[in-house]
Amino acid sequence: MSSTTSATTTTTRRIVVLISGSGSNLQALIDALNTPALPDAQIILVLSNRKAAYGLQRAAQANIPTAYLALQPYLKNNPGKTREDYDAEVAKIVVKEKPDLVVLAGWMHIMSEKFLELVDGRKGLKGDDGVEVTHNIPVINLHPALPGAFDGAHAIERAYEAFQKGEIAHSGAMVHRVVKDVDRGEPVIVREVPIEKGEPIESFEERLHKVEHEIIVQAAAKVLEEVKSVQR
Ligand SMILES: Nc1nc2c(c(=O)[nH]1)N[C@@H](CN(C=O)c1ccc(C(=O)N[C@@H](CCC(=O)O)C(=O)O)cc1)CN2
Ligand SMILES: NCC(=O)N[C@@H]1O[C@H](COP(=O)([O-])[O-])[C@@H](O)[C@H]1O
Repeated sequence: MSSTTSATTTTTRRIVVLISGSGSNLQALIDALNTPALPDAQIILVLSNRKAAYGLQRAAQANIPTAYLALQPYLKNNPGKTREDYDAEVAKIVVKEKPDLVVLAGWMHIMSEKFLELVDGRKGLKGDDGVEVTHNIPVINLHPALPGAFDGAHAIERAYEAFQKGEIAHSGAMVHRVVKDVDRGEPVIVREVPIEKGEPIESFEERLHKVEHEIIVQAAAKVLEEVKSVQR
């Protein structure tokens, strides 16, 4: 009786994570790798724009390659270069890893159109061999507020202050696709987070970060699944 074996091959998805700080959301991704929450995935590079970012230590402890490139040292070391050139350099570092997904996990640098063009396929990027290649890599960002509520930096503090003034009843967190306009990209995952009357900001922030650690994994898995289905 003939028997056939179906050879099932799973492609390990490659994730690049950009950070600037503690890296607790990076840690959530690391902890979820190859669990049912985030199957068949590996983080192939963690890039920080801050040398002292503890997230770099978290990556090293997980044997994940790291890189550091900050704007001001780049401009100082490359007279005449611009912020856009820096963003293009970041894009070059990222696409060299051939990721399936780029996650901004507390990356505190507003990316110019240049970065997005080079990473999401609107413009080609010349490799070391001089050959121009276009990439179509999704970029997602974790933001500690609801869509359109508190775009930009210091969102947690601004939301807490707005609650204190009676302007909002709750806040939240989201992961969204990255577009030029900061925090205006299509939401991937959105979760409301209540603020309790009289509670200190620290307890609201703790509750919010717990939600972030969940949605960043959910969003990465969701977008990677979309990548898989497109490639089928
Ligand atoms: N083009 C985009 N770039 C980035 C986005 C985005 O949606 N589109 N998201 C941000 C993350 N972010 C909020 O989620 C954010 C990060 C940083 C800033 C900001 O004001 N940065 C200043 C420097 C601040 C500092 O160094 O402390 C700056 O870049 O000049 C606003 C929002 C990531 N990038
Ligand atoms: N606007 C971007 C922004 O405010 N991002 C925020 O930076 C923190 C990073 O924490 P982590 O370094 O512990 O992952 C997170 O709270 C994330 O939402």
